[in-house]
Amino acid sequence: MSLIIKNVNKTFTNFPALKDVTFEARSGEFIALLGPSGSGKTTLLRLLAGLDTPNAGEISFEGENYLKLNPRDRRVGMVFQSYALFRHMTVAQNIAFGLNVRPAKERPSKAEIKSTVERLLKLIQMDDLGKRYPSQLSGGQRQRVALARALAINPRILLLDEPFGALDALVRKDLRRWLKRIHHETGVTTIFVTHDQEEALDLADRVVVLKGGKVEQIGTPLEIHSQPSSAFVFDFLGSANKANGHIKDGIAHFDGFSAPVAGAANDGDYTLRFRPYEAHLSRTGAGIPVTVTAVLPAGSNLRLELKGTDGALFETQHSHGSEAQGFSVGDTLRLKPERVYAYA
Ligand SMILES: Nc1ncnc2c1ncn2[C@@H]1O[C@H](COP(=O)(O)OP(=O)(O)OP(=O)(O)O)[C@@H](O)[C@H]1O
Repeated sequence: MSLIIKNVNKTFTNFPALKDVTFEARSGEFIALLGPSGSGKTTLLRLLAGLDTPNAGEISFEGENYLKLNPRDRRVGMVFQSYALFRHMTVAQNIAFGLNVRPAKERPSKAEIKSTVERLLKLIQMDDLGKRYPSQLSGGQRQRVALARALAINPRILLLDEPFGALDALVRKDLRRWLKRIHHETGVTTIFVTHDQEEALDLADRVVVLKGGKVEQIGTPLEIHSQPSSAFVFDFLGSANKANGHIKDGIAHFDGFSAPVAGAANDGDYTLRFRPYEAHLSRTGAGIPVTVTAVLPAGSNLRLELKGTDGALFETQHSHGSEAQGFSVGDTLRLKPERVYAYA
C-alpha cells in the first residue's frame, strides 16, 4: 500500500508546471523531491495536500482516491519554510491546534489532547517549553514546534516544504539528524521538498529529481549519486568538471591519455564530465595541462581550483596527506580523470 501519483499534470494559465509526473511512495517511505527553483516541487505538494487540483492524473493513498477527498479528510500534515506558527498561542496551544479545531464529535477529550501535546513536546525535545510563545524560541525550535503541530493530527502523510530553508547551515545539519530520528520513530510516509542536493541525499530513502515540471530521475541516494541519468542530474548533484573527448569501444580518449566511462555510451565526440574527487593530479605525465589558481580547505579534504590552457576551469578534491598537499598556486600540473560520465 502506498501513495500513488500517476500522470499528474498541472497548468497555470497556459504554463505547464507539472508534466505527467508519476511515482509511488511506499508506506513509511521518506521521499525527497529535489529540483531547482521553479521545477514544480511546491506545486506537487499543494496537490497532495488538496490546496489545489491537478488538470489531469491520479493521486491515491492506500487505495483511496485523494482527489475525491477534501483536504481535511486527507489527514496530511504540512510544514513550510516560514514557520507559520500562531504568534498569540503558546507552543502547547500551537501543537494542539489541529485537534482543537476538529468538529465536536471527532475532537479528542481535553485530557487526550493534553497527553498528545506532552508526548509530542518530548518527541521534539522541548518538554519544558510548552508555555513559551513563538517569539521566545529560536528558528530551529520553531520548526520543531511546526513539525509537532503537523504530527498532532496523526497524519497519514507528512509534507515538508523546505522546512529548514530559512535556518543557518549548522542548525540545518542538526535538524536533519533530528528529523531522521523522528521519521524513524513515527514511520509516517514523508515527502520532503528541497533544492539542496546534500540534504536530499542525506535524508531520503529515495530521491525524485524534478526538472521543468517533469521527473528526471528516481532512485536511492546511492543510485542518484553514482548513476546520474542525465547531464542535468549530474550537474545538479555537485561540481562537474567538463572536457571534450572521444569515446571508442567504451573508453574515453583525450589528447594523449584515456579514461574508463561510467555506464554505457555510443562511440562519438562528447563533452565528458567528471567529479572533483574522481581525478588525479601530477607534476608530470599524461593529462589535461592545468595551472593551480587556488588551494582551499573543504571539510576534511583539500580543494584545488585549476585553469586549463584554453581558460576552462576545473576543480579537484583530495584527502589531507595526499600528494596534492604539496601543490601551490601557480604550479603547472596534469589533470587526469579516473572515470568520466558521457551524456548524449
Ligand atoms: N499560482 C500560480 N500561477 C501561475 N504560475 C504558477 C503558480 N504557482 C506556481 N507557478 C509556476 O509554476 C512553476 C513551478 O512552481 P513551484 O512553486 O512548484 O516551483 P518550486 O520547484 O517549488 O520552486 P521553489 O524552489 O522556488 O519554491 C513556476 O514556474 C511558477 O512560476
